[in-house]
Amino acid sequence: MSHDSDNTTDAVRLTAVHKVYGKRDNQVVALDGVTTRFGRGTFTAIMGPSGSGKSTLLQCAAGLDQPTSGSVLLEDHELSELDETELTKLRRDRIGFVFQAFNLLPVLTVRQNVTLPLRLAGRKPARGRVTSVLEQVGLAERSRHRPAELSGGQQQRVAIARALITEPAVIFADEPTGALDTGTARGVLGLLRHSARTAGQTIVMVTHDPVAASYADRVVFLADGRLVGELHSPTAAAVAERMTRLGAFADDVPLPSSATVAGGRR
Ligand SMILES: Nc1ncnc2c1ncn2[C@@H]1O[C@H](COP(=O)(O)OP(=O)(O)OP(=O)(O)O)[C@@H](O)[C@H]1O
Repeated sequence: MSHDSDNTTDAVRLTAVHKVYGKRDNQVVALDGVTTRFGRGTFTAIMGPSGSGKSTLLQCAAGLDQPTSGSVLLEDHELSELDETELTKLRRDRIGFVFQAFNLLPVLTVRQNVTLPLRLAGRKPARGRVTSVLEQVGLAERSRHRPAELSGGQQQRVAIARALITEPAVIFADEPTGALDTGTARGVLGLLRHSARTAGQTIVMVTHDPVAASYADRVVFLADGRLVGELHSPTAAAVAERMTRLGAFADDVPLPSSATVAGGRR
């Protein structure tokens, strides 16, 4: 692995990323030239109206989907240059995922679900480490339970523990609190912020919720596949105001005139 000196503060860097879905007469431009970076140990929220390309951005940054053009650098690895085996290894070793659907295996206990990524990588889970991660997410008492015996918030915390166990450099989260009540959501967001602050992990989170976004160090706003602004040390009110201006919260607010309609749903 090469370490260019000017890359060392970036965990992920996207340059001119385009993503076009579909064929000729049925094309949807989901990402229209996105350039941004996610610094190591930072917590970034990605926001924008429905269909603006948030999930596509996350999928491309995480190497789960391939941009049509442009570059994604994850810890100095140019993702387009990796073959499927190398990409799988990078995702397994360096990336954690937290999605709204928790994707827990119902037949496994909490502890077994959490240690699964390690076992898939052929690594032996250190006993103390598993317990400490379960304690961190407040589920040490539930380690022998199965997912069906837990609440939605507890299941999401298992999914976060599973993402943390491999100590990934970057955690990508898509609406991680979408299914949770306010109090549980706060716990989950606090946990994500804590892992950025203390473990130096880089968190990139898609959300619709200005309060969730206010836990991040930075919010980047997308509209029609383009970055249209960002806020640092955001407050929920400032985020909500920006989202309203982007037309995300009201159908009668027009899109900014600079935004091109990328086609597809709206
Ligand atoms: N597999 C696909 N095939 C065709 N078009 C797609 C595909 N995935 C996404 N799109 C389109 O790309 C655009 C961006 O979608 P994306 O899911 O990234 O938006 P989003 O901002 O995450 O939306 P939401 O907030 O509604 O989840 C949309 O117009 C969507 O319809």
